[in-house]
Amino acid sequence: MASFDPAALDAVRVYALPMRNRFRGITVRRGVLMSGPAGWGEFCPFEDYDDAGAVPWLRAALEACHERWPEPVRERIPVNCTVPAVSAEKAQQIVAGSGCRTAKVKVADPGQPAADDLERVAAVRDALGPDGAIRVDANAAWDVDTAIERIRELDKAAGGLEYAEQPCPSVEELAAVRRKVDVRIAADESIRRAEDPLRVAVAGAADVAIIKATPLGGVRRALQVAEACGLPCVVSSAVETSVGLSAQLALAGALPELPFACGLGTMALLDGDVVADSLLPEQGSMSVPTAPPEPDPALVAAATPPADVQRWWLDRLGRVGTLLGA
Ligand SMILES: O=C(O)CCC(=O)c1ccccc1C(=O)O
Ligand SMILES: [Mg+2]
Repeated sequence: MASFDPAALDAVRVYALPMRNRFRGITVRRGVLMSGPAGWGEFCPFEDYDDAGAVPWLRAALEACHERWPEPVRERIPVNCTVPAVSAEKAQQIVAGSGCRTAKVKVADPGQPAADDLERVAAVRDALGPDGAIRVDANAAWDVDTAIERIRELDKAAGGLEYAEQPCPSVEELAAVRRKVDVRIAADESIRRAEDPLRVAVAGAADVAIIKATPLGGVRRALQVAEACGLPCVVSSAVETSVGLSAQLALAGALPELPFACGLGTMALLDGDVVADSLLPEQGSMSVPTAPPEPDPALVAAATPPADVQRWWLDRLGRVGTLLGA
């Protein structure tokens, strides 16, 4: 896919769906669905990404439109439930209702006291029982000393953590934290460009790599990234609709090794979908699709935002498409 030709697409539809809880500062998820000869793809870079940063997201969408996914090596993907920075009570409900044996808990939300995080993970342990796995995600909020202190406290409150995801912003900081705590460190935001994971591995910054097909330029590119970094990988969503999520499941299905549950049970975070048969976990796992699902025209119509929002996304798609060809 050397360049972007909108005329080669059969349809282009802008969508907007509310989030059930604020997540990554976002209350409405928006993007563009597009269909080509191989099926439907989704272009949904977060609104704080610039045009250059959105190029891999377009590559991922176009891969789904024009190419079949690689052969999977497994049929089902164990997934975690995702617990936003909600109250302990709500966290317990989310976990208990999810059917998942692994929970990922958001911590270090701006403006929330550390004690809330401890209560939240303790409530999640309560709901999971002793044999479930708990991971936390700080989204790069801490400095090294704070991370060391908080990870130790959270590990205790959770009765053991599987890993701590992106405790600090930089690779150097991750490496420093990793030398000081007994909990595994996972890199997420540190892996956004194809060359990043190698840096993470070389720096000794992480035990686990979080990889995402959507920001890494598609299923094939993400597979190359996984191979290059040589770390155990967890596939995690960017909170796409079921269309974009299907590519993430294809990636999880094709990875040679998959030692941990993936962060793909994220349709529960969105209020609505664009396909009738949403990709949801059943008893803690999800099936690997062979092709992207077809959007349902009535659901797409219901999710269509006002004309000015559509215009903004189509303009963005056009600009990013120009960069792709450059
Ligand atoms: O991994 C999961 O459980 C869900 C996905 C998730 O947390 C996420 C979704 C969108 C953007 C960032 C993140 C993140 O891992 O920080
Ligand atoms: Mg993360």
